[in-house]
Amino acid sequence: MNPTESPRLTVIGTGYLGATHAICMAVLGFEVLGVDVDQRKVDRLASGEVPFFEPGLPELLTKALESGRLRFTTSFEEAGEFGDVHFLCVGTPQQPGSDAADLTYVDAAVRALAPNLTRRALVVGKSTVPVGTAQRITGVIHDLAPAGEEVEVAWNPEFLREGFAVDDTMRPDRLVFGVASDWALERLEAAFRPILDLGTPVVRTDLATAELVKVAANSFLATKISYINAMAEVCEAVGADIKHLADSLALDDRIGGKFLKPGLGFGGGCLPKDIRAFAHRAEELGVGQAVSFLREVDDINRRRRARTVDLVREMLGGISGKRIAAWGAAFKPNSDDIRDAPALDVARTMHGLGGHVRVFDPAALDNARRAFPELRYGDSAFDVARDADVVVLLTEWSDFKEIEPDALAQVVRHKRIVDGRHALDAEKWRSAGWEYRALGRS
Ligand SMILES: NC(=O)C1=CN([C@@H]2O[C@H](COP(=O)(O)OP(=O)(O)OC[C@H]3O[C@@H](n4cnc5c(N)ncnc54)[C@H](O)[C@@H]3O)[C@@H](O)[C@H]2O)C=CC1
Ligand SMILES: O=C(O)[C@H]1O[C@H](OP(=O)(O)OP(=O)(O)OC[C@H]2O[C@@H](n3ccc(=O)[nH]c3=O)[C@H](O)[C@@H]2O)[C@H](O)[C@@H](O)[C@@H]1O
Repeated sequence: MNPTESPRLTVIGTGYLGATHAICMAVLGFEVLGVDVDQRKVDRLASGEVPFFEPGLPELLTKALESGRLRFTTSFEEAGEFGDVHFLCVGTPQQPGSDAADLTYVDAAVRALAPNLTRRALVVGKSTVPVGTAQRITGVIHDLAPAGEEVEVAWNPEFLREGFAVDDTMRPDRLVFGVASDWALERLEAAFRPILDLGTPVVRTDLATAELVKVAANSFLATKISYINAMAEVCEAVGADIKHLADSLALDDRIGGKFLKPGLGFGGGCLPKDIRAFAHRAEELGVGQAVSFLREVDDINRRRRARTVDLVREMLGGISGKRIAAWGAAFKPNSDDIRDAPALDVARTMHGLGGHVRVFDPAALDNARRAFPELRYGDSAFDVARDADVVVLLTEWSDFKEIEPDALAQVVRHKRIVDGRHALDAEKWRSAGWEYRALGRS
């Protein structure tokens, strides 16, 4: 096949990243086969159901299935037969009891795919992995694939954000192509042609740099968040105002306001595990000191959760026996993802301290109920706030931000609110007679 011809794509692992990638690529005109070991997930996707909350994605799945260009399977034999370019999108979670990335799923996917690669093909890693993984799996593929060294490996790290996954996939800020040959670059360019045609900037680099770009980007974002939260700790000590401080920094173009929002800190399936895995990998490589600040970034972030519980305790004079409305469960708004969610961490700690905690989230309630059946849940923001001694905003959904203080005052026992995300207008709540508290604001 001519390397510039439009390739047939497989997407191995159809979770948040893989399902989004497969659906968007089919909408952009490619023939795509999604592959997963989870038969239930494959069946749901094939029947037109996106198994997670992502704005805009269900409509695109319908469109892609109707076009006939998107199918799903659990068969690696079919994947090897079908694909010219195979995208690896399986999970790389934190290993239990260690900071290292768990590469079990990457290795299993590679070992299942490779024996079915009987002709020239490109395997493209998109999962976030420790640097050196691409080189290692190249060796495994060359050993196991009938086509041997005709199969090449490339790395194309993914930067999409949950909640904006469609837009980030269709119109990314940049594409990073880690390749070992011109042929691999041409294949990748053919696989991203419609996105490249938008004028999207591309960085061509080697495999190791491409792997590193991803963890470097997430580390930078995490550092920015912990930086502003460290400033919040200092503000708390002197009665200064973190909101005014952050707004002032943001007005400097060199600093910028993005990822400078103080509050409860970062969570999710990526930033926390990625900075830990990066620190761990750097230590293995003998350059742990270079990124030892990431341990501090992690510690600052964890302290935010404890400090939020302290603020509720201070406000109520103790948590045991108090009725607490917890607004939010997802790790951020516009997502139903509860992986390492700061909101649920805080809710569970307050529950453990004897608080009568009731949780509501517009999208993540089912996931939260399944993961933490010991917590109590309600049907709406007002429902959980009924007779509450305090309302604690933990995830800044716009549904919560739009609530009027006077309306909420009708249902609570005491007009106290903790704004864990600096999402509310403090003046408005205070002038409506509420005791409003937020970390880093006097
Ligand atoms: N979720 C996100 O927003 C982003 C995730 N990433 C990275 O992408 C990777 C995937 O993350 P998510 O999609 O969030 O994970 P996920 O857990 O939602 O999805 C992983 C999928 O892989 C499947 N899988 C596991 N073993 C398999 C195998 N041997 N063969 C085929 N499929 C297999 C699972 O059944 C699951 O559907 C991770 O490395 C993550 O760090 C990167 C950028 C954005
Ligand atoms: O590797 C990944 O999976 C992805 O991780 C993050 O995306 P995501 O986890 O979807 O969410 P973000 O919008 O980055 O938010 C992460 C966390 O930081 C928190 N945050 C974000 C910004 C901010 O200013 N303050 C803050 O506390 C959010 O509440 C959330 O808990 C990155 O932004 C993506 O570029 C990357 O692809």
